[in-house]
Amino acid sequence: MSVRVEHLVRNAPGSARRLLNDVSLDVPRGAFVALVGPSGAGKTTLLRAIAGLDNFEQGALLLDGQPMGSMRDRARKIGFVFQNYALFPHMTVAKNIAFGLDVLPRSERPSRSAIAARVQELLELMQLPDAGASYPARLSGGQRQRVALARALATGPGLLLLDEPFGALDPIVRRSIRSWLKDLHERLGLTTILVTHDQDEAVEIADRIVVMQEGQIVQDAPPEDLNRNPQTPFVMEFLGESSSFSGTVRDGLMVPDEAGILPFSVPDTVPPGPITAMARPYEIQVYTGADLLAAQATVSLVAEGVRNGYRHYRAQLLERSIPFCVPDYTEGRVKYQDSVMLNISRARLFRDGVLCV
Ligand SMILES: Nc1ncnc2c1ncn2[C@@H]1O[C@H](COP(=O)(O)OP(=O)(O)OP(=O)(O)O)[C@@H](O)[C@H]1O
Repeated sequence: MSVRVEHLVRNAPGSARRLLNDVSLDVPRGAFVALVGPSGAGKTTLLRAIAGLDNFEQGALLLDGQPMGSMRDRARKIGFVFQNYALFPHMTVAKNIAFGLDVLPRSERPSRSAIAARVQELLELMQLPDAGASYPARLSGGQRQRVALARALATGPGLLLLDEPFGALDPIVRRSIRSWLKDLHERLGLTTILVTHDQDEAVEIADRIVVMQEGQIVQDAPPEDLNRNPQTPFVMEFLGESSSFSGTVRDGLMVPDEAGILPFSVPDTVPPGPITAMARPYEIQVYTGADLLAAQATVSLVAEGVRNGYRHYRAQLLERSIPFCVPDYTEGRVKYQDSVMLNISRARLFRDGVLCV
């Protein structure tokens, strides 16, 4: 099922405060989109609007090119899973999964044997083939979320809306459920929209990441584009640790304001003038060349240990410390010493808050 959101505006009930402010989003059939953004950005509000759970003041919402039908129609076509999705504790896993089918009007309800077969099919798909007779209390958190997913999929929806479904799970279970979900999405030909706070999860699982801030979409792009070309400093910061350096572009060089950082060349297309450069820790190195006699600042290094194959450090400048890292396999460690300079090997350049190259 495709989803098209056009200029959606939703105000907080009884007030003029905009929870969604002119949001447009196009999700083609079969896409896997992650909605990310800080707390309060409007992710859940957007997901609920797409599910038809809340009204909106302006704009349009089209599913498969059509305005939304009745609530009952939507309930069958859209599967929704929330964080800590409460399964019915007094019902077996099988009954929980069958719920959406059991409550259909008699004329639409499949036969008992067809429902049982569907439940078993979903249990197999969730890799829980023998869990049907168990009660939810007997399952682990990861298993419960898979049952919640099976319940959402029982009526064969074309659209799956997931609001932090793995938020409460431990990181190892979370990682394994992630690849399994991606596989499920592909096998069932679903269109999936996932709200997550976990940037790594979004990058790994989604083919598009939509970044929200204050009720608006600030960028909508494939993960690799987002990292390469974040449209604003906010997106750059939101996607991971970064440092920001103010300076001036002149004669094809970015000359940082701060002592202790080497000037670096910028593309010809960047006009001279004030600029902000942002770089990730792995894009910053220390420079200890012999020509450093002229170094205006001393930089002392504070090692921070190894994470994800990188050895992490902080370099102390005059007024702040800058995180940087080097691959753990590099020969020789960065030495603790004064009189080094920071070398920025790659940076995104922003002028007036917007990416300029
Ligand atoms: N029914 C409501 N009445 C008033 N304000 C609301 C209502 N629902 C949501 N809000 C406000 O709308 C804003 C967006 O909330 P929303 O839950 O969509 O954010 P979110 O991006 O999903 O955040 P989180 O990541 O914390 O879940 C918040 O400031 C929230 O307080």
